[in-house]
Amino acid sequence: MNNVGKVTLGTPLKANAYKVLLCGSGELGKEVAIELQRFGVEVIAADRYANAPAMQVAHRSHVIDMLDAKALRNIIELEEPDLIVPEIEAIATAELVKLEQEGYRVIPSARAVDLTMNREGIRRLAAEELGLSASPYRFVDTKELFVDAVTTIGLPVVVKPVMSSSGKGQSTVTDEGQIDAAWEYAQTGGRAGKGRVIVEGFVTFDYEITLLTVRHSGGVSFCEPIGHRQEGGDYRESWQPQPMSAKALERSREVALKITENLGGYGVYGVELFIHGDDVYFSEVSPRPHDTGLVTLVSQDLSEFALHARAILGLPIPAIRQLGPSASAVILPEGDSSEVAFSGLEVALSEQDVQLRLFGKPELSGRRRMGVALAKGVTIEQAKSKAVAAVAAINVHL
Ligand SMILES: Nc1ncnc2c1ncn2[C@@H]1O[C@H](COP(=O)(O)OP(=O)(O)OP(=O)(O)O)[C@@H](O)[C@H]1O
Ligand SMILES: NCC(=O)N[C@@H]1O[C@H](COP(=O)([O-])[O-])[C@@H](O)[C@H]1O
Ligand SMILES: [Mg+2]
Repeated sequence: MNNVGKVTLGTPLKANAYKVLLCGSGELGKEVAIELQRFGVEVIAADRYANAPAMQVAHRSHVIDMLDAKALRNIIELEEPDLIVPEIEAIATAELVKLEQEGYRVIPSARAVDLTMNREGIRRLAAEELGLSASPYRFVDTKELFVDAVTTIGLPVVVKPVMSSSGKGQSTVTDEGQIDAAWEYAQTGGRAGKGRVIVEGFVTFDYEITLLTVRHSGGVSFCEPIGHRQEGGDYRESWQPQPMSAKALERSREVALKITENLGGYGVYGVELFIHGDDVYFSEVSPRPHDTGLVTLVSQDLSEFALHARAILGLPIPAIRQLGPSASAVILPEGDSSEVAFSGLEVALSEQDVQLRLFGKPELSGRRRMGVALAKGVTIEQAKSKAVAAVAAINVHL
């Protein structure tokens, strides 16, 4: 046996198991769980509902209200994981800060999770402390202050609950008639109920990117930029590599380095940036794999999920190989069902270099991302049309 490395992984379900607790068990956590399983890590999945995607591949799971600090602490003290890996914003992050002080390891760090899970923490850090360019913004708690903020910033504005993701509770106000509805939606559509709202000035951009930035034991690595198209604050298609000017790419990497260096720890960060000419505007950052990064399941030798697993375990990442023009397109049905079924898969998969992921979410209520199509092509455009065509070929039965 050689003693060169510091990382030792035991056998799952044995006393020496290396245990990871996922806080949040959606589609992104499912892929992280699979990558951890490949290293023989014991995976415990937690979320607000039973049979969440990552629970279906984990060794065991817990259904808890992750915003309930006591419930969160209970399962952490019960499981005593080597690593706590947040997967969604809506977690009692202040409790994670305490748990870290008591000796638990939070990925990438409790401070990073606490700051990013709430738009206020990360926006103030990025714009006020680090001086990164971003849209003008205001945080408000009452309808009166909200109307005042919209007037001060000036239309159009983007309105979002401070704790939300995938566009939940988000709307763009282009004329005064939409102000009331935007407030109402922000109060009811977020992941943590009523409360504080951010009003952002609308940034005009040529395109937007996610710059996956990996902090690992050997330093910092960047993935090729991922371009994406959003509708209602939720991503519809993403692709890699997004063509960029050398200057815009260099500036994007500078911004990503600055913000992730401040947040620290090991793991994948998804740095969201708006690009206008050679100018780069910071939007937000996820301290974990990003939904638009689902494309890396086909576009890289090590997907963002494999990179996250390696990084958090303290394993090396000597290179990340980009495999050529690739794209993803989401399967985003709307309706109500607790027994969703999918057909048309033969047609979707009859095209070469197309893959599918169906997440296995147990319920559909409203609009929900249930799967994703992935494709490679000769060009980005071709990859995108193949992914979009695959989604179009799928029938969702409610
Ligand atoms: N100030 C802005 N100006 C222009 N477009 C914006 C602005 N804020 C958000 N958007 C658009 O809405 C999208 C979603 O916004 P944002 O990333 O803040 O929401 P989110 O709910 O955190 O989404 P996710 O969790 O999926 O990243 C952005 O990717 C962008 O397309
Ligand atoms: N943009 C953030 C994002 O994509 N998060 C992913 O969506 C899941 C929640 O999905 P749900 O709302 O369908 O339960 C989260 O658990 C995570 O995997
Ligand atoms: Mg975003």
